[in-house]
Amino acid sequence: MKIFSQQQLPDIDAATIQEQNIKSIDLMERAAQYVSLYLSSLSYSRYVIFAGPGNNGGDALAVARLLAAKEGNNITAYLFNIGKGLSSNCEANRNRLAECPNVSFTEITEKFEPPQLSEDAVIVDGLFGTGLNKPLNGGFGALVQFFNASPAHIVSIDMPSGLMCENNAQNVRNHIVRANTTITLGAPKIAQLMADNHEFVGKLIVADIGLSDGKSKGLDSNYEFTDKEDIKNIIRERDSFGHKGSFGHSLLIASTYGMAGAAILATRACLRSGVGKVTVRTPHRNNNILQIAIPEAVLNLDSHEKHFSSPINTDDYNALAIGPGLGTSHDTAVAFIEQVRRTRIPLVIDADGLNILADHKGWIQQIPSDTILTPHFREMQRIGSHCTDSYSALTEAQEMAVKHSFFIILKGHFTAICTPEGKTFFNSTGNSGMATAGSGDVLTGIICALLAQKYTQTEACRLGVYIHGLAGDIAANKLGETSLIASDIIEAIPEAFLQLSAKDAEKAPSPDFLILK
Ligand SMILES: NC(=O)C1=CN([C@@H]2O[C@H](COP(=O)(O)OP(=O)(O)OC[C@H]3O[C@@H](n4cnc5c(N)ncnc54)[C@H](OP(=O)(O)O)[C@@H]3O)[C@@H](O)[C@H]2O)[C@@H](O)CC1
Ligand SMILES: Nc1ncnc2c1ncn2[C@@H]1O[C@H](COP(=O)(O)OP(=O)(O)O)[C@@H](O)[C@H]1O
Ligand SMILES: [K+]
Repeated sequence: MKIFSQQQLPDIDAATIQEQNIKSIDLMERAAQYVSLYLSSLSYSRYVIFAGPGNNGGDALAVARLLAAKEGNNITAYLFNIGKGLSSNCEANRNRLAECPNVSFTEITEKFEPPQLSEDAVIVDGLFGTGLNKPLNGGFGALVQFFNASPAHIVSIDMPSGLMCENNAQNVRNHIVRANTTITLGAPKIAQLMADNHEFVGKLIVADIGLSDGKSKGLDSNYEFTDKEDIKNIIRERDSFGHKGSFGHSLLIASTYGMAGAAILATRACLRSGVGKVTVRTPHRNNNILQIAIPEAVLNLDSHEKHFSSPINTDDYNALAIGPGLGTSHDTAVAFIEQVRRTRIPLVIDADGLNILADHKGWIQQIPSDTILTPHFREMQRIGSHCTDSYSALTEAQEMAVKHSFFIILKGHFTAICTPEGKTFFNSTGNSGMATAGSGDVLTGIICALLAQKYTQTEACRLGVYIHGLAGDIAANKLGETSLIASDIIEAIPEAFLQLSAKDAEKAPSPDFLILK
């Protein structure tokens, strides 16, 4: 699913209207139908609707009318018409609502007497949506504070009012609605996917209101939201005549002595992700624990007892992942950069590999192009130079990916994959149970396995991140998020692959045919 920028949204609106030969108010009605359907499914009967002067307000007034048509609903609606007037569709919906007998409707042109809001009410926030052009202040700022202080349940239409679609660094956080749920229209907006806006967005629901994909107007976007269909198009069937050589050989360089778990988790995840063979280079003293823990892995022991100290030739391997539990000692850092500099196979750098780069920022120039880096927010702050919030971390990751030709996987709730071409793919799977030690090592192992099977970097990142999150979701469904540990994600990888590659078994057309296998 493509995600369009704030500037592009009116064009998508226009394309939809043209392609489907409808009026813009019909599209508004469609949006309102989805929102009212959702609201009716909640166990509340009192709805207090707040409409602004633009089309977000128009949506809200249409929602008020649709809710009022259902028996037993107690509807109060306020329209704030205190500035330069209403948008034409907002005005049309005001007129339609004014004819509705069972709604208590007030148009505010000057003074507003706030109603009593108790916890049995739903505030429907239709003040501002994607047309917000500066932070809220004055009366609207105060109104938002009134919402946020009330015990009522808040549902925002399209955007929590006050939140800008993309960059909120200069916003006034006290003047942004803190919704319990946001029903966004068509596709998510970038700001809704940023961790530090979760407190405003609440639960995010996307209503598919049948918007155009922009093709007819030649509109393209650098942002995409990866869903199951995209992944099904990436995932390949296994060659039934394949042998372990044809499924690739992954090399993992991981773990100091005392951090063997990182290597174990990454290796197990790698083995569960379809690769033919995995070799782990690790310090001598990790020998016994790794041999016992993962009999399927081949070990390549570093001569140093306790840490990675010397690089190896990678000619016999198809992909390398380096960094989990690696340590950052001087000796290891020197071996790391030598290893990375001489590597010509697809490469993933994670965890302490990123910390080494943070300690030696000049080395970033020496990383081969097409390398995959997997920082979480803090690691991005360390390897970057100016990120202070989620959005600036995203833009810095995007700039770095383009400048150095890297693939940067910025990990989080909606993990973002930034490519050298300037594209960003947001992931749609995963849960907070995955915020547990070792979960990142699992992701690294999965991606290394996919690269060794000759998935391109873009495919390996998208598929790997999706499978990792899906495995986390499957594990959380069985065990709950609270108790989830990284090993549970690995246990669920097979089920994740099964769900994605499940094809209808081919049926013989008649008993005269025998399908061998
Ligand atoms: N995309 C779609 O497909 C569909 C979109 N739809 C809906 O349309 C919504 C977008 O509508 P929109 O463009 O009319 O903008 P909206 O958010 O109502 O605000 C504009 C008004 O706010 C004002 N204003 C702005 N900032 C302000 C501030 N800081 N403080 C005070 N005022 C401020 C601004 O005034 P101005 O600054 O321009 O004078 C103008 O009056 C979208 O979110 C969705 O709900 C659906 O109906 C159908 C499908
Ligand atoms: N709240 C969350 N929702 C979805 N995914 C999450 C959440 N928290 C963490 N994850 C995922 O779990 C992984 C954690 O990786 P990382 O922070 O590197 O862990 P570690 O260093 O402990 O191995 C990332 O892939 C991240 O996207
Ligand atoms: K809103």
